[in-house]
Amino acid sequence: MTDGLRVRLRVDRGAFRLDVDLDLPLRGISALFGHSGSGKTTVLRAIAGLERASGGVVALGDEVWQDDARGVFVPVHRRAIGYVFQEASLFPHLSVRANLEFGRKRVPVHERRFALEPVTALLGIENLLERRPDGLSGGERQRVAIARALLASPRLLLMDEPLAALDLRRKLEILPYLERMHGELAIPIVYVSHAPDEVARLADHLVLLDDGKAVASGPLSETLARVDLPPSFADDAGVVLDTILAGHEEDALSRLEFAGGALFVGRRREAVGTRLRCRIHARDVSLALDRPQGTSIVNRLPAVVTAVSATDTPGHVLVQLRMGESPLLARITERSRRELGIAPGLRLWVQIKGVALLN
Ligand SMILES: Nc1ncnc2c1ncn2[C@@H]1O[C@H](COP(=O)(O)OP(=O)(O)OP(=O)(O)O)[C@@H](O)[C@H]1O
Repeated sequence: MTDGLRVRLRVDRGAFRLDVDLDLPLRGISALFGHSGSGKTTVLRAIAGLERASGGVVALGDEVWQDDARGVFVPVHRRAIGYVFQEASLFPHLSVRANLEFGRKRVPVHERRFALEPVTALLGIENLLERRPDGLSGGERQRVAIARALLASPRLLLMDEPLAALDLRRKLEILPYLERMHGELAIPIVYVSHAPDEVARLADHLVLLDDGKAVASGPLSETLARVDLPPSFADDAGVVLDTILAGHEEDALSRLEFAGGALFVGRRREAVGTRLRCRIHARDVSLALDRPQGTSIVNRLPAVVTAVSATDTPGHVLVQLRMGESPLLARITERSRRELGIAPGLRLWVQIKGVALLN
């Protein structure tokens, strides 16, 4: 067995075949990312037991929900799962409080994992309890739906594009609550999305699905830094770095430290010590053999080349590097690669033109 969430599934729908074998961590958010029709929802539904895969295995640690070789299939209502869909499906005739109590009351008292007050505080819905769902905004409704799923005391939370039906403003409003859940709840979350920014911001573990196959599965930062992914994933290549806000400089810059160096960004409002996640696009990284002098680019760091691969764009290559323990990708021309003699093992300097803060 496994210490994680084991998901071995085969679904054959004629034109579409899903065949995945995943071992996901029991902590944090695992994102299933892929294009429309790649099979994300099918995986989620099979984990929940809503879809019957053949020869399947679904186990959360030592709790086995499906093992076809042993004739085990636990029905959906017996799996301790919370499911959040794109559209919140709340009971319109009940108040928010009654909607929340509905799921909670069905769980025996000794099996309840969360109490009403901390969950409503976590999702910022304390003031909505007496309201009816039809009077709420889309973002508020979705926060209530997440709270309701949590109050049913799941051991696993499945979220299928929970932000996809919201406009950008509502999305930005709800993301901090998802981040808080991630920080404060000891419950694994499998999160389906086809929005790269959402994944970069929230995920700890990333599964890339392509036409029913998992083409990559691993820690977010390592997986994004791979140079052997299908071209459709390499278009917008870039890495995510977890940093700590280490200080504010006199010239309106803030210093972010990460495992491998420090970066400077425009002054941040957060307190020193805050964790900030940032994304660095491969197209924003250039390479130099010597320490760059006479350049306006502030972020210059030493790095070592670990791999080079072709991209879908003729004349361009993707260079994988390491700055200390942290990975980085650079997209450069084949001509520059040749002129600079860039190959695995070469020590050089990177110049980072743009750092996008995700918080
Ligand atoms: N009930 C069904 N019967 C037959 N085919 C289905 C059924 N549900 C989904 N499919 C097909 O299975 C494939 C995978 O669908 P799935 O919904 O899992 O993809 P997805 O990655 O979640 O896509 P999206 O991002 O558009 O929701 C698609 O080709 C879809 O048309």
